[in-house]
Amino acid sequence: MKTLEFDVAVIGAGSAGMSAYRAAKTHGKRVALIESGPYGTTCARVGCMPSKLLIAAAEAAHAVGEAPGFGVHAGALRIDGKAVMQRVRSERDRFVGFVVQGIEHIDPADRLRSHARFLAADCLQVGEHTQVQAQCVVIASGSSPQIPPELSGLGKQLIVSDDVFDWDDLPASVAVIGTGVIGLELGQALHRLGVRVAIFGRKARVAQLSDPAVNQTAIACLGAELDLRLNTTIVTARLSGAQVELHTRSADGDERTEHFQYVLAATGRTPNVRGLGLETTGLQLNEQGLPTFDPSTMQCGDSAIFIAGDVDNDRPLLHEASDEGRIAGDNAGRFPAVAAGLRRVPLAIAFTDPQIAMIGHTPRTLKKGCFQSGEVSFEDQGRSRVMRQNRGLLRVYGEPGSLRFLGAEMTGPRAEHLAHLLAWACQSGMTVDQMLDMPFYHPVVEEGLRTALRNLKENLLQHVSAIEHCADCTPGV
Ligand SMILES: Cc1cc2nc3c(=O)[nH]c(=O)nc-3n(C[C@H](O)[C@H](O)[C@H](O)COP(=O)(O)OP(=O)(O)OC[C@H]3O[C@@H](n4cnc5c(N)ncnc54)[C@H](O)[C@@H]3O)c2cc1C
Ligand SMILES: NC(=O)c1ccc[n+]([C@@H]2O[C@H](COP(=O)([O-])OP(=O)(O)OC[C@H]3O[C@@H](n4cnc5c(N)ncnc54)[C@H](O)[C@@H]3O)[C@@H](O)[C@H]2O)c1
Repeated sequence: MKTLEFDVAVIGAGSAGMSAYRAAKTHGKRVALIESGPYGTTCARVGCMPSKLLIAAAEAAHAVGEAPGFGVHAGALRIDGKAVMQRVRSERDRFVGFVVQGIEHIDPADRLRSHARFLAADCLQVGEHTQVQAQCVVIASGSSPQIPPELSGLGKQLIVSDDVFDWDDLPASVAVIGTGVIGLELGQALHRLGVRVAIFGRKARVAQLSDPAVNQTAIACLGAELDLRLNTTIVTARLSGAQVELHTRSADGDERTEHFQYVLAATGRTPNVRGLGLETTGLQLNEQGLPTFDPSTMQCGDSAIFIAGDVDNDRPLLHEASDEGRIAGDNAGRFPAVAAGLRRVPLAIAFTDPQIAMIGHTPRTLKKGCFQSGEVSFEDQGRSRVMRQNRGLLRVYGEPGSLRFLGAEMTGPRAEHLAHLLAWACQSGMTVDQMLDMPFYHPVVEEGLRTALRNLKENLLQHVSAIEHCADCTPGV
């Protein structure tokens, strides 16, 4: 057995782990970056980038279908599935290549290629033949798709999002299970690329929206295009030749048996803590086996162990993984002088059409009675109508008394850009008045935001005496 000594060991060379490695290195420390799988990160290999590449192809196909609405006729639509998947894979490989190049610039002595597990809080078994002693450890082991038991036994016809990006052609049909972001993004993209898609949700909620009105609007918009089966459970799923026979039951008792080429489990992701030996660390673990941690320092209890990225199950998004990795790595490098790092206002965007976004505090985190809302429907919004994208709803939330802007949920055109504006306003602590003092060009979708803010202001002023200040509504972490 070989024993190596480091100041900091980072488990996982994904976005969080690489960020942690770089931050710890700035303190002049000896840092190990341990990776058991292929280099390239989930984001570039099987996450953000290939999914957006598939969506880009789907948008191109959709634009052809929409063109006649403008009096423009492009002829019959033909989708070359092999060419679509070829571009997805080759552009994906290009993105992965840049990440791998970055890894190759790291000192080979710092890079260990094997599975890591704790033997004690300061000792890792790495593969069969190496032990790593480290004063501090950063856990950045990511997450994996979770498969519900009712879908087991489907062999190769059961797929997860990773599998989609290795296809060399588009399939005939896919049943998507789950109406979270992955199910909706991939389900809509495949549908637009000519695949027969049905999307099944146990509840009547999409993309984790918490505002009932925005959720209903998103369901109406997506349901107008997609075969969206909400409040539906999978009774049985079994192989039938090269197909899957899916037996489903809706809340009103409607039972259906259908056949699909693939079943895509988009039913959430589980933190990669199995086999990590966390029980040997003395850390306090929650019911999911995850260590409790401080999101401002990423420190687990008062230990020398830090956690970052999807594995902590807090905000499983790329920019959060990078931020958390940087904070964790910085604190591991400066340990024991641990300090709070910058956490940004929460921001999540689903790249569906219409897009869906959540910014800052939403009804999920706001106390009833502690906030007022304002809204705009995009149905009659000028620029949205010009573009034939006049679908959706934006709801903004503010604090009575202070008139502080707290957050928003929306589905609608250009949501990714509106969401950034709103997140920046929220993080700057702006009031609704200050936001309304900002320039609004004409004709732009942002004029819809102005309408929502004016509506919010009216509602806040009507309820000015209701509440002076609510401490629980502080935006940010
Ligand atoms: C289909 C899909 C689309 C997405 N789209 C977006 C998007 O548009 N925008 C966005 O913000 N986010 C998106 N995400 C989420 C984003 O990809 C993740 O939040 C981010 O990649 C997480 O980074 P990470 O470093 O925590 O994990 P990872 O990049 O998965 O890194 C973890 C690494 O740890 C390694 N590892 C695990 N266990 C061990 C061990 N015991 N020893 C050694 N190594 C180990 C793994 O092999 C892996 O390389 C998407 C995710 C998916 C799946
Ligand atoms: N655009 C983006 O930023 C983006 C894109 C893709 C993924 N992601 C990240 O990846 C994470 C994982 O995405 P996800 O969509 O897999 O997870 P999710 O948690 O967002 O959604 C999972 C869905 O599956 C449903 N579900 C769970 N078990 C089920 C079962 N047995 N039967 C039917 N439905 C079931 C849940 O009710 C939920 O609707 C997201 O939380 C997000 O942070 C982000």
